[in-house]
Amino acid sequence: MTAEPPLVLDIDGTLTRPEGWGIDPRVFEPLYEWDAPIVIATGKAFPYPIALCHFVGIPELVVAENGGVVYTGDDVHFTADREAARAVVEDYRAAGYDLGWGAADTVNRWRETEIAVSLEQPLEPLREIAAEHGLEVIDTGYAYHVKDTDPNKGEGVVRIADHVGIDPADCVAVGDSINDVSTFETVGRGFAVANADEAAKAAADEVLDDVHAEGTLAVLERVRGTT
Ligand SMILES: O=C(O)COP(=O)(O)O
Ligand SMILES: [Mg+2]
Repeated sequence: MTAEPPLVLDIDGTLTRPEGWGIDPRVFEPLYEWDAPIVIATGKAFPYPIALCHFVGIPELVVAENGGVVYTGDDVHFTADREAARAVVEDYRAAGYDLGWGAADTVNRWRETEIAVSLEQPLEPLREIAAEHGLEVIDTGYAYHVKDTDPNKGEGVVRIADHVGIDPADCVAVGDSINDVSTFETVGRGFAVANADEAAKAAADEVLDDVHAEGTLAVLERVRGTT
């Protein structure tokens, strides 16, 4: 019997420093020592959460690209098709816009099922073009994501939970944005950090007083040893 509940953690806005970017180094030790599975569920491309698990020193259990890529520790599942997102990029570029990440575009370089656009780029034409291709655009506060409407983080969490033998109802999640709503609807207890957007706050069981990783650290303190 574990003394700690499994965790589902978002990255940007949730494990970040109070300034809003960069992983807060204070999360490394408690995550390394956590004695239950930790799922990193993010909108970022697959290599980012894998690298985070690798450098923290925890097993790789990952939902990436807002649910488009799911890694159970044994198998990688792709639950969305990138072709429509690619077509949106082509049309957006043809209309004179840019994704906004520069030529090397390390934000999308390893992305396999969706596309992320910088918040500095115009949203309305992006939404219109996405809709023409049957896709949606979500704003995480860190990027606009052009994605299939079907996959989401919550479904990815269920797939991983099945595989590793945990019950999503036993999981504690922390998140900050609209892409965490499906996670909150899936797990037993969902916490929104104080910097969370309205959608995340409304879907969470509780809104924390602290921002970013300080909120997450407060949750870890609180739920440690409670299972
Ligand atoms: O990729 C983003 O825009 C946000 O990433 P997150 O889901 O880890 O917060
Ligand atoms: Mg986030």
